[in-house]
Amino acid sequence: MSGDLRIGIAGLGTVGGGVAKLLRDQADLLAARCGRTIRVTAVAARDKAKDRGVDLSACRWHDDARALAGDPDVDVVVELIGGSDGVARELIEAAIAAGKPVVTANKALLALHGTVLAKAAETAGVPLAYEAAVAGGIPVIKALREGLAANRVKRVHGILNGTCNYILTTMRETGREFADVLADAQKLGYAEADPSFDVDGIDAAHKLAILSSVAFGRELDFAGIHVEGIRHVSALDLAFAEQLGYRIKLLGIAGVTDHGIEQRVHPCMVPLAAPIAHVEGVFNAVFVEAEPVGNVLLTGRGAGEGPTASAVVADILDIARGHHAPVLGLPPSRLAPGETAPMGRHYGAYYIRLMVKDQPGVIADVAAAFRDNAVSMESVLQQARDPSGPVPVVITTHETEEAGMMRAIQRIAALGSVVEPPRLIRIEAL
Ligand SMILES: NC(=O)C1=CN([C@@H]2O[C@H](COP(=O)(O)OP(=O)(O)OC[C@H]3O[C@@H](n4cnc5c(N)ncnc54)[C@H](O)[C@@H]3O)[C@@H](O)[C@H]2O)C=CC1
Ligand SMILES: N[C@@H](CC=O)C(=O)O
Ligand code: NA
Repeated sequence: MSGDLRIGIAGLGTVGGGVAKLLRDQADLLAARCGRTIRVTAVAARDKAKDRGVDLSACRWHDDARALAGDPDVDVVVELIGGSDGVARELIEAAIAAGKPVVTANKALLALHGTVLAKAAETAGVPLAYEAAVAGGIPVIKALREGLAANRVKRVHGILNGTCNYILTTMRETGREFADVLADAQKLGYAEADPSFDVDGIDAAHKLAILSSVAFGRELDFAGIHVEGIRHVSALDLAFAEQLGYRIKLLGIAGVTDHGIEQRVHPCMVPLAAPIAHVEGVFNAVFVEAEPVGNVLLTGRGAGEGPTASAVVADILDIARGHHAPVLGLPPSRLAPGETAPMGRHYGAYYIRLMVKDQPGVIADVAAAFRDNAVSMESVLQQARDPSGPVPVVITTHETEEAGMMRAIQRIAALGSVVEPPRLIRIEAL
């Protein structure tokens, strides 16, 4: 490809509008960096009249986004509608079939259909770029696929959802309520169209599925990921975490274990001494442990208009330069099957908070449940907060197998003296 690079953008929301503005604002810089002019020639969006802070009146307007694939004035299709099926998927498939490079930020679509789409793109010899889909503005796909290409990855973990990290940080710092802080994250353009994807851990799992595929050279296995969100993390747990020397973070973790590759997303107690404990607000972080490089930590803004547009435009620039790496880091025929180790075999330490009636024998019953399931307690903390009501009891354990821990928790939950479902948060050594 030479001459001007003509861009068609589908979806002009937070990210699409940001991309159009960034291509306008950095036009000279981008042209200098790739030796070509990059122009938006066509768009598809729902509301023609909406002011997006960028003049798109010279662009061809498509009411049906799928028409961008067949538009003769579009060289590259940029999909920023979202959703794991429907128009976004059909547009990408049509663009690949038409031999047009695709740039997308759509992690939901890639997590569910990434292997099939990567195969279609490779067969057609068409770039399918998705840097914005994982950790927003952090160039983590480029780092893993290119900068760290000579390494064998052992483990990758990180803060992969800006909305959750913003909520956990703000709740801890201000004592504000969950729903109130989530509304802020939505106003700031961080949250997904359906914010339950954020707070229930699904968005982080989408990103982990992609990250883990690129890191370990495997087909994607979103369905195999153990996923928990942050709805049950309370102000009480945030305060106990600090008291015990931890901070609570929603992490995505994928790593090599004796039972295969484990993939999990859940709130974690992270030691205050770990750098990731201090990655706050909308910032994301990705920590890669690999041989021979050792440890690599990447951090930056994981959501919002500017950071996400930065990643989308970097992908466009790669296409303008003719730079093209295998979609998932390996030719699709070389990818290993995407199988995930069972969560029951996870081995780690735990924080458990119980709300109990303050009466004799409670701790003995709880200790018996742990003992009978080979779980060794590390510490027990009981503080009466309200003499008239139930009191919190916090237990931390030594490392143990998840299956035994779950059996113990089930037995503890059934005790008459335990008045709420036990809250369990895994402790990560990091
Ligand atoms: N907001 C963020 O910080 C980030 C978002 N992403 C991803 O980027 C994509 C876009 O996200 P946002 O811009 O935040 O969402 P958004 O909801 O602000 O924008 C999506 C836009 O697509 C439009 N749209 C919906 N159906 C359409 C159709 N059939 N044809 C044309 N336009 C249609 C909507 O009207 C809306 O304006 C999603 O896949 C999201 O997961 C990725 C990284 C960060
Ligand atoms: N909703 C996502 C947006 C970026 O991927 C997040 O909060 O991280
Ligand atoms: Na990224």
